Amino acid sequence: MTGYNSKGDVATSNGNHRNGHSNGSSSNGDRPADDLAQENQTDNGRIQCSLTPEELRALRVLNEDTYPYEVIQEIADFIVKGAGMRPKIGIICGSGLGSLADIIQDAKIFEYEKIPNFPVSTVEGHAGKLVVGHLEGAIVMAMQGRFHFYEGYPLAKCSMPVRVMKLCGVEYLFATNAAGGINPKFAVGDIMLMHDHVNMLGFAGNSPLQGPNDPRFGPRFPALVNSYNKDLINKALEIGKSMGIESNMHVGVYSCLGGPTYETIAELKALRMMGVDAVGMSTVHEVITARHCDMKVFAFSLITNKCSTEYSDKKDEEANHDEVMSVAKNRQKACCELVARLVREIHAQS
Ligand SMILES: O=P(O)(O)O[C@H]1O[C@H](CO)[C@@H](O)[C@H]1O
Ligand SMILES: Nc1nc2[nH]cnc2c(=O)[nH]1
Repeated sequence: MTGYNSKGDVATSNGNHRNGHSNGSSSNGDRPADDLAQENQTDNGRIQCSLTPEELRALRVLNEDTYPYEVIQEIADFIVKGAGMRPKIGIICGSGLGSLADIIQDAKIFEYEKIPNFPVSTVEGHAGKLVVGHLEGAIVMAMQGRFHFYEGYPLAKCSMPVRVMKLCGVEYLFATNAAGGINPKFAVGDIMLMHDHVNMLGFAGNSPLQGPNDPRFGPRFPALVNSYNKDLINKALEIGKSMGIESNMHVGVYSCLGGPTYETIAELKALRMMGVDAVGMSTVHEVITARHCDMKVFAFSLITNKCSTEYSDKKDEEANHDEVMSVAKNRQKACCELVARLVREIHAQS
């Protein structure tokens, strides 16, 4: 296998946020949840809202999409103090890839519910745990469960944990995901190393960096060319070769859509025309946030399903989350080995 160059051809589980608004605004404005709950109880014909005070409170927490530097610092301090160690590499586990965190040794585990000001995971295959410990000699922190836009969280909230990682001391972000393979050369179970992305949510005017910029994190207008670290891509390709999986490894372009629907055939055709190789509903906003605060990024997609651009009546050609999870489970060993060996290389160099 040849090296890679920049031309690269190669709501909550208890149902709290069921009415979540993705843009952080709500018709309820900034009024206290208790007022709203009271109004909820009055039957004056103006508001037909069946949420309990607890649900309303959770809804307000969900909609608080600004995380000031100081709040993120508090979360980071809580983790570093609780773990008794300062991680250098952050890992985000994709759907069904939670086992990437299971290989961490001497692990200190934080449930998201117990981390102050942290969102909660609501998607199957995302356990909702932060794991800090040792991997191949390095101190790492892994998110066993990420946050997606379709869960109702604003993008800034989805990628807030990346800033927590930064303030914990993390220099490298490894973002992993399950994705549909649009490139016809990709097979189910293949791994695509991301060398670029098409930010469809960005095209639609959404960014995790929307709102006032805090220069302590990074600049107002960050550049995104060379977001995906070429040295790490080349190292991963070498590791893939030594694992004997080079024919199942590709380098390509990922696109994040808002979800939670999978794509129509027309959308897939459009994405293919745009040069997209794999499609999912995550990762891009995390990468943007990581690059904004100058982290080195490595990201890969596990291809869990093929996205055919031909119309067909066959049910088994439709994407579904059970299949995504089951393919991820079958390929977890290879994904864990790739991650562990890349961590070892980074650690050996430092
Ligand atoms: O991107 P991750 O979190 O791996 O999950 C992918 O799999 C889910 C759909 O099956 C979506 O959440 C999509 O983004
Ligand atoms: N958007 C999208 N996300 C996925 N995650 C896993 N497979 C897919 C897919 O086909 N489309």
